[in-house]
Amino acid sequence: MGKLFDFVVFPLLLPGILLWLLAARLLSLLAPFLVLPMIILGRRLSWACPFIPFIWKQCGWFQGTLLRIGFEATYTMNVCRRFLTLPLRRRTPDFLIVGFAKAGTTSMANHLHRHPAISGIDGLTWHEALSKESHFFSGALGRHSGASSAAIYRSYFPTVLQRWWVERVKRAGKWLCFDACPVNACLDFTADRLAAISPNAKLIFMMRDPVQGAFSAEIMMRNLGVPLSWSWTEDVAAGDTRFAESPDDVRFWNQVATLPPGAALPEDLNQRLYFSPYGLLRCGHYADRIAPFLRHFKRENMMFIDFADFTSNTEGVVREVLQFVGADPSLMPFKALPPGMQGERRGRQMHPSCKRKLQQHFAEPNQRLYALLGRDFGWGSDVVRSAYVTAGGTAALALPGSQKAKDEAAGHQQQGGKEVSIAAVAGGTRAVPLAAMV
Ligand SMILES: Nc1ncnc2c1ncn2[C@@H]1O[C@H](COP(=O)(O)OS(=O)(=O)O)[C@@H](OP(=O)(O)O)[C@H]1O
Repeated sequence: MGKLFDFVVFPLLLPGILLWLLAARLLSLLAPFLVLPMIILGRRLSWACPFIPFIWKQCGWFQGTLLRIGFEATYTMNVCRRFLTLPLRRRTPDFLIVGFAKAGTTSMANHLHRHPAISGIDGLTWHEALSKESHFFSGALGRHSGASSAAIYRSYFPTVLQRWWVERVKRAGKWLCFDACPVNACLDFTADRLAAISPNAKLIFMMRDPVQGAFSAEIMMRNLGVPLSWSWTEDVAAGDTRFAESPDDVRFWNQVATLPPGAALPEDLNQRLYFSPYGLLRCGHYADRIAPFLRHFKRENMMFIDFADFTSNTEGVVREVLQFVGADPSLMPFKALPPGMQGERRGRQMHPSCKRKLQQHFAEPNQRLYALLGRDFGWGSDVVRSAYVTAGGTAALALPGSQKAKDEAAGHQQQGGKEVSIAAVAGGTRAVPLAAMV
């Protein structure tokens, strides 16, 4: 915007804009009393985030009803106010944290929100997720809502008043807004739709060892009261359906990947995404999930962050992100924050056999990620696919492909050892009891 506009025209328009915003705020307060908007919007939000109804349930009818009314009333007011002021909302996000769930995206968003030039989703905040994640592409405004309309996406972000305030009053540099909805990267059609709306947006991918991510996702669902029919805490059984990829799954997700812009989202999209083990596992195939974005966005507009780097050097990584998105890092004094969305384990642990199976499952997709990004995240480095077991029941493990492994294999074979499928706990050679193997 030109200086003339900002210093002359905008101040002249300011009283009208303030009145408009005030009127919209007051009108939106009435929206929940109309009940119907609340029912329509509440149902749509629960469709996009199908775990929400379980949260009410586990709170009991009284507390659950209050919680539900509070959450849905806040959401309804936000949506109504956004639409009443849509012409004042000119911005789609400058950058997005598009993935991946359970990889520290909430913590990262909380740090970025502290920067004076950066805004998240606009509206009253009942829960931190309301200012972090739009769920626009996953259908929070309905699966027929045309989750590919730039105008509707703009409604989520603050108005021209915020831009003027940040740039001309606070003088905090260029105003930036962002969406941190980490399911976007798991929905392959998002890349195409987002590119049509914001082709120059910067994209941040936070990535965590997918084994840990999968367990964290289960813990979140269970703590929210979702009665999952499977668990990573259970032993691996023969013909284990948790790891099965059915032809129906493949057909469904292929269809999702090629969903034309504007097409309605499949009825069972979010159920499959959040509740099915296959939906979770495929989200952890990071290379495959990143590929559609690489087709639509420039590589230099994409940043990849390892969760381990983020947690061990939070300040450094946040500053790198600020630099990457074009915000001045010196304007944000760093403050340590509690981890966002931390999942209480309550004594639950991944079953060792299941953990090994998950490590094996992700070993190949991880290697493809390393090749794609030219960077070894080291997540599967402790996984070997086979070991030579002595008659005494111990296995000498070595990193696959090493000379040591070859020598040991030859030695064990000579002694009558046999090859078994196994994931080891560490690199190098270590004896592991046979009972601990899969
Ligand atoms: N600073 C720091 N240190 C250690 N761990 C951290 C940190 N920030 C986030 N976390 C962990 O990240 C997990 C939540 O990730 P997300 O915010 O992306 O979750 S969500 O997808 O938005 O639900 C969640 O992991 P689990 O506790 O294993 O479930 C958080 O504890």
